[in-house]
Amino acid sequence: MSQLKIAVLDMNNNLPNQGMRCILQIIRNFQERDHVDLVYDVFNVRGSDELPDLSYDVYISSGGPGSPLASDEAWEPRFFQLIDDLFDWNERNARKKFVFLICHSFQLVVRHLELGLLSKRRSTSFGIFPMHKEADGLTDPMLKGLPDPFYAVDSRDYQITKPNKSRLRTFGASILCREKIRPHVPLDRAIMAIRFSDEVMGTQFHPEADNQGMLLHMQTEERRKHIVKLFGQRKYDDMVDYLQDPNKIALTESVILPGFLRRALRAQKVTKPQLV
Ligand SMILES: NC(=O)CC[C@H](N)C(=O)O
Repeated sequence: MSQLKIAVLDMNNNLPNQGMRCILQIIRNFQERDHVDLVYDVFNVRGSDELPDLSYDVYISSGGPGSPLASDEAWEPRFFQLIDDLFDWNERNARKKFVFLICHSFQLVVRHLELGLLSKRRSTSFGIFPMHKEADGLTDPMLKGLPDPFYAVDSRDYQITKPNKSRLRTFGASILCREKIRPHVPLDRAIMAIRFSDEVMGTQFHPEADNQGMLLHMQTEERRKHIVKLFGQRKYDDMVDYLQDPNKIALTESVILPGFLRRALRAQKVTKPQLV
């Protein structure tokens, strides 16, 4: 079995974050626990205009701060070109490339492919929330092993709503889950995960988030005040409790990205070039 090559696209624009530590930890755990021969490289996409070429087997593109709306930054067309090239590669080659898009990256790609409406929310969403599976999400391998609803970390100012059904159909993409049902709020429920193809998927929430990082975040005065103001002290205390519950964030963290990496590895094994 040849080495599995993983590209990690850091979309944090040089700002401090928990996401990169979590993504790299999941990759290292996969390497150690599953005894996988792998290498990974990190690309500082927004901060240094670095992008990987097509020599990797797996691409994980992180979340990040700021606006995902169209910009004139140099990395942006290069990032979309890479995404187009990866889809194109998968159309034409037996050995597929696997792609996972997190939060900011997910928003960018949904905008690029015109699969839904990207807009700014009325207020920031930050906390641990239930994710409700759609029909396609009930059977999808990405969410297999998670209950309905399952819990995940959300941290964003933007959202994807109004799925473009005909584009989704043409593309062969499906919506896997949406944000919580709010019977008294007359707002669209945001799309929280999409399968773009057998190999390409993305989430609006943070599947990499771990209890440690989230606890650090939640305990900053600004975050605590934000959650208490929006949802009340009780909800804040519930969220802190979720961080000690193995069936909430820790479960999501242990199922989605590790499962994605395992499926990517399995696919490479099946299509490995035969030595004669
Ligand atoms: N955590 C993220 O990746 C956030 C994505 C985007 N910057 C937003 O605010 O919606």
